Amino acid sequence: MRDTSEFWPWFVLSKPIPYPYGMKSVEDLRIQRLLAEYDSHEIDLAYLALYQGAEERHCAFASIHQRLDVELQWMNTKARNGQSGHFNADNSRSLLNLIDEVAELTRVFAKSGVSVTISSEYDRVLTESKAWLVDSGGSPIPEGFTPIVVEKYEQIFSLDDVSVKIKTEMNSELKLVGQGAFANVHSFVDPNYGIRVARKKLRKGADEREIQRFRQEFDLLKELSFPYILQAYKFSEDDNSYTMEFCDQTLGDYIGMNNNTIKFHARKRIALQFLYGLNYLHSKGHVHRDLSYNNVLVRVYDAGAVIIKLSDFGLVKKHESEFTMTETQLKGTIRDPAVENFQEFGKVNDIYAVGYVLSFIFKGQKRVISEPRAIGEIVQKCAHSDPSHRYQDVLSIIQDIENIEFEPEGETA
Ligand SMILES: Nc1ncnc2c1ncn2[C@@H]1O[C@H](COP(=O)(O)OP(=O)(O)OP(=O)(O)O)[C@@H](O)[C@H]1O
Repeated sequence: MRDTSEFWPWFVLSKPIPYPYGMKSVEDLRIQRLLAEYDSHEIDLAYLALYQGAEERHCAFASIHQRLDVELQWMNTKARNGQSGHFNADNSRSLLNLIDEVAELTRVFAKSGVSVTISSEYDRVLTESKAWLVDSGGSPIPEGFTPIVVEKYEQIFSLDDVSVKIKTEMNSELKLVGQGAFANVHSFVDPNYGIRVARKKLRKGADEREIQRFRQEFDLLKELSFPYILQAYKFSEDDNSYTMEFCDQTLGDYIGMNNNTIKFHARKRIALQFLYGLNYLHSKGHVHRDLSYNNVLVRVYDAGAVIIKLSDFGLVKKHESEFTMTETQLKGTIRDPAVENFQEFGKVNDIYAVGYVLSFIFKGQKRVISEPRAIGEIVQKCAHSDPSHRYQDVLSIIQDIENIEFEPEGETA
């Protein structure tokens, strides 16, 4: 091996550098093609050594770096110590081409999610020299432009990721976790992260309107961002399904299974989380229209900690919803007798169902409890047959629940 501390003359390497990855995407092929152009370049071993860690890309970076140094070193001799000078025609053209090469390399790498950074001194020189370089008859080096610090011993290019590639070709086993009127819900482990996610898929044979409603359900969930509202991830047009965060149980199952052991303060926290979620939904101008024990989901953590997630937004009425124009038929699990026309459903009608859900959370009862204590009064006010006697907004219920200090366990399921 030759002494690499010596700058000239070059040592020529012949090097078909292998491309080690199973590159597939258009972006990868583009990079591959661009890098292949550098395989035939004559590159000094000293420059190649600088970029050895950069896999198959090292020829491209080493070649550009080396040729830049030739031009910049020459520029230093043509305009010594900051004097103005004349940069020869060939060198001007060569430097202009190098500037284009750097720009092209940067663009192609960026498309593949990799950002190419050039050292600040080289960046300065290339950026500023574009202002005075001309491609015929030589260029005037302006006064004060030199001396340029020519870097022969350190990389001037570095790479950083600007995005990640997500593997999509792995299969994961589906487990059925729930069935609704329109859709089946499965869970699976996302192989990229090892995290269980849920997938809701519209049943086969759904008509255009149902598909549109399903899409609207996803769009709405996606638009909402709140700890007590189920988070949606991605819609697949191919099979009308979408992924979302996975919850361990419905509120119905959770309370049903643990009713004898859940303490009052844990019930109060669950109730408040449910109400915070609903209050957020209302604050966005939407009404849920299908609040029930099965449309409130529970994420269960260690030591009995739980987080409530409001779900099933299939019947949500958005402020500006087109669907409500023709929708008059009554739907939903817990039906407010005061609603005659589903189209006119408002916040106060959601509050009717809140009475039932709160009864269930505090007492495990799927009816409005009648006992006169604080919880009883709150749920009866929510589910009052006359909407004008109900709470008119969720915040007022939150306030009353927050004020209950302790209520001994009464009726249980
Ligand atoms: N993210 C989730 N994680 C775990 N289970 C879920 C999830 N989403 C839904 N489920 C389960 O699937 C069931 C049906 O889901 P969902 O209520 O969203 O479907 P639907 O067809 O819209 O139902 P509905 O008949 O109430 O309109 C739920 O009751 C619940 O048991």
